[in-house]
Amino acid sequence: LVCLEVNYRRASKMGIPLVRLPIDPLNILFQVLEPHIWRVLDALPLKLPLPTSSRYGRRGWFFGDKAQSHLRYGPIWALVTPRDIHVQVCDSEANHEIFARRHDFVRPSKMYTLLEVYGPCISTADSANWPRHRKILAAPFNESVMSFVWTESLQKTHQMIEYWTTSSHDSIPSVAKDARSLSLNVLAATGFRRSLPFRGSSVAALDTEGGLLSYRDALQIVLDNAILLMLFPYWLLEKSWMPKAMRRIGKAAEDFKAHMVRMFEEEVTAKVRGEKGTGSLMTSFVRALDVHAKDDTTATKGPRGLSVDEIYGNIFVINFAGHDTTANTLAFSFLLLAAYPEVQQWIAEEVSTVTKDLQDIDWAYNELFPKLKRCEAILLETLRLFPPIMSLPKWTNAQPQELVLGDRTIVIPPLTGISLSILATHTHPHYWPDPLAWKPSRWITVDNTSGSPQETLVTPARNTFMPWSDGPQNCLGAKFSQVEFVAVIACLFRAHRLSVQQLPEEDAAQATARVLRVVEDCDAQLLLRMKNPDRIRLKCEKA
Ligand code: HEM
Repeated sequence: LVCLEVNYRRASKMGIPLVRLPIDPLNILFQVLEPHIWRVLDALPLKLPLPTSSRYGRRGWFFGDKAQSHLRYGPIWALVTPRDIHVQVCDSEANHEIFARRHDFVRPSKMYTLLEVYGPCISTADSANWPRHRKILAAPFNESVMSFVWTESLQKTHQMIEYWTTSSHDSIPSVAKDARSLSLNVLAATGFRRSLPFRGSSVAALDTEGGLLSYRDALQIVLDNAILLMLFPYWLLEKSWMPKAMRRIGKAAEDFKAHMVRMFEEEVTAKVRGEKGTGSLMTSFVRALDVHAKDDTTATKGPRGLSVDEIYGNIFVINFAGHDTTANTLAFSFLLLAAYPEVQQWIAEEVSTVTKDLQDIDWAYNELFPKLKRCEAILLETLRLFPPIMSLPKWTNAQPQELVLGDRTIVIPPLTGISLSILATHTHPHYWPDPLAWKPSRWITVDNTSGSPQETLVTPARNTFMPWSDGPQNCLGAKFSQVEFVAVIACLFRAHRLSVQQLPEEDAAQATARVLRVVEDCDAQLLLRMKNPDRIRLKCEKA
């Protein structure tokens, strides 16, 4: 209580609305217990008279709250806990300032140390080292890789449709798992330059290669158990006294490392022989290793390039950052589209006009991707309401920082948490009319001046839409996810439609309402996700 009051006094100097919370959301013990505490409290027949501020003690409170707290307290307010002050900001211009001043509002890289499963990486690099990682990681995300992502996504969607329409089930067992499988296939093929056929969620078998799990299966198990692997080193999980399930995860993590080592050695050999290499992420990272090896680390400039451990660390983090973000967005979109068949028809019209009679294997990335605007609108509208990262944490540096909000200048104390409220900004009625409705058409404007109507994508006002973050530390994979998503949606709705399998007792309207309830029932385990997507069974049929 003393700490809480000390922080409250410190926070009062900002002159913004403050809310006391007796436990800090970053308290590790509370993070473990919190879901159980709420489960018990919510199950009580009599509701305890908890203060309204208790809602901020629920993990992922941002989702239920949307812009409500900012509508109540204004564009800036703060949660004060015994440990810290967490300032919440929802204002387009202030958002822009925070993104742009990365040395004043610092990404809390220490909070991400757990991501170092295989070595240091871009997300855990401090301010001085981050530009070095960023420069090297950005290089392979070029147009030639995007073209590969496009082709791979089309191919895998084709195979997924085949699985959905020909398997023995009368409906798709798990759209969410299939979206994960598809996204993992595209990532693994891009990272490893080895394409494996799509495997649906009902197939349990794993592929092996020379005694190791395949790259794809090892990666799948590693990502499915990422939190466990962040808490315990994988060599420990492999010990003979560990339960079998743990040893399986430990082995997958070890096999994934073995694949990375093999890829690395192949690339080094290719380089020594003067060959081109596979063109995978590893090819450009091995070039960076060369710079690192030649580097004189005693020079005042500090290290350049990437060390071997940093290469492994970054390969893991790219897969981690790129997998569930895209997969969850696909899963939300599949269910929403099934609930709104008229939007499926709207996409199909565009796909038919843009691709004419070409078969999807002949779809050229650079020609078609920029024209599929309605398909991209589905992605943007889904990310507006369901951004995988709902609030972006930053921290002020050791100096007090001024932040202008309208006609006021707020001075944020040193070493204070400051969160960019992404979802609140996306759902604030000041920036978005009818903010809670999922309406992809809001992203399209039609220009009729040239005779034939030309559709263009709306560019929202600066920093009112930022699911991929913004500024110098924005998402490296934004274009990757856009290309993959548009390819999947265009390929799927060219000739097929998704519908909801109704329960015996319900009509179409009730089935739609059930889908929307499932879509709105989310939690945040690192990222926003639906709690029970498999409660909805979809059918995929030819249009
Ligand atoms: C819908 C899909 C995606 C969303 C919404 C998304 C969102 C984000 C956000 C909000 C950040 C900033 C995190 C922070 O500052 O703490 C970020 C960073 C990052 N993302 Fe994504 N992401 C997506 C897909 C991808 C994909 C497909 C990849 C890679 C294949 C990727 C790789 C990265 C990397 C490497 C960073 C760190 C960038 C840096 O620190 O400079 N992301 N992403």
